[in-house]
Amino acid sequence: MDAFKIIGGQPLHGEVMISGAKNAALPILMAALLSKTPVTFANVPKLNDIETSIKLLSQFGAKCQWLSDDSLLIDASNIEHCRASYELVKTMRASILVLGPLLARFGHAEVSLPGGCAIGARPVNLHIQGLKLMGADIEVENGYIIAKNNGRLKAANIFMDTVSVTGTENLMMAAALAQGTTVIENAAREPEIVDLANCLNSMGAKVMGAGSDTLTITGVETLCGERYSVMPDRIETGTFLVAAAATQGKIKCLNTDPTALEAVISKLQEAGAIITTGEDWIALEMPSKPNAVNIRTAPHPAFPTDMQAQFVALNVIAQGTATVTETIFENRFMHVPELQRMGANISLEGNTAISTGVAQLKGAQVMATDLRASASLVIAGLVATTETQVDRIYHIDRGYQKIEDKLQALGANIQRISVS
Ligand SMILES: CC(=O)N[C@H]1[C@@H](OP(=O)(O)OP(=O)(O)OC[C@H]2O[C@@H](n3ccc(=O)[nH]c3=O)[C@H](O)[C@@H]2O)O[C@H](CO)[C@@H](O)[C@@H]1O
Ligand SMILES: C=C(OP(=O)(O)O)C(=O)O
Repeated sequence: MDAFKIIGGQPLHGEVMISGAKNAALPILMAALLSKTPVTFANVPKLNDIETSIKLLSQFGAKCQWLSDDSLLIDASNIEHCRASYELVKTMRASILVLGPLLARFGHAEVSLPGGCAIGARPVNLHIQGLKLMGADIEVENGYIIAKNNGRLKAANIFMDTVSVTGTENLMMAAALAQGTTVIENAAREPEIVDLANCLNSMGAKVMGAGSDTLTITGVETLCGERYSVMPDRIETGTFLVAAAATQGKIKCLNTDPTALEAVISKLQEAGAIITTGEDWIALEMPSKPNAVNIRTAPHPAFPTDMQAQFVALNVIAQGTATVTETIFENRFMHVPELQRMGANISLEGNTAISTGVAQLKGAQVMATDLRASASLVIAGLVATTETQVDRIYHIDRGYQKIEDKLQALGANIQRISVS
């Protein structure tokens, strides 16, 4: 198993190229299942979750081929099976995103229930309810969602009780091929939703309202794709910005989109960072020790839960006391006990972490428990003056492309090591 060995204390300096967004690429690759013609996707990040998606699509009979480092061709013109097995779904919850496209195009899908994960129970009831409203017959048998439909799905008016990102995406993809006009209310407004809608529209879909809480989707009979470029990863960008702020460095993130990071940029400015932006770049300089900032996660455009752990790492070395409240997932503070092991003064009260910054973190052997918790431990390791070992970094490999190479290029002392 791989681990990171980090010797902190070096301010990050330089430029870093941001990869395509994991959370946009995953639904977009699954959208290839809706297309009768091959589609080429550009700016696809090289991540374990993308490799899992390729395995999943290949199991169905789709042909997937890397054309260059970041461009991937998917030909789903001939699909032989519509079953997403537990073996793959258990390694990547976003596998649930094949449900809508398979059902809409082939009238049949069998997808393993993803089950809970480290950060919460994460049910998929809204995905299932929405598809049922579109006329699908859905049962859960032996841990699998078995969905069937005779002919095309039918348009429906769907109100989502809870704002769900992949729920909205699944229903949007299903509605793209349904008969009539579907309206999804209380839809997620994340930039990745807008990216998926743009991708679907480039394939001939009629999706309106993406980025607002009401989506109007007029179904078409067929979709045919050509080429689509995935948006930059706002969470990877935010992670590098926080790492630079925590180490009091100066970096410039290239190939990114500042408009997708407004809540994060605003909190970094509150922490004392000097931030400048251009059309596709964000530069950050942290001239002095950061100030601790209060955070409350909520659906976009509010502060993203996927940046919560990184800001907790920033707060534990910042000046002052602050609270971080997690409102999306019920168990997303697994980094807290690990940060305590590094000397952080932090405690948990329900869904709020309260910290008072310490002068210095001490390196320790810590365990990554989920993707963003891993990122927060790496940030803590970059600040600690003695050696930190972050174990179980397979979590970070799901969502960050070559993070150690990018950090090394910014001057960090971080090595991937193999541990038994
Ligand atoms: C691949 C991907 O894009 N993952 C992102 C996506 O996850 P994901 O789409 O799984 O998260 P959701 O937006 O669905 O979850 C939001 C909340 O809704 C609840 N819920 C969701 C669906 C449902 O059917 N029933 C239900 O109760 C969840 O348990 C959670 O409490 O959005 C999350 C919230 O921004 C991010 O942290 C993840 O990085
Ligand atoms: C929680 C995340 O991803 P996933 O939904 O794929 O688990 C994440 O990207 O932080």
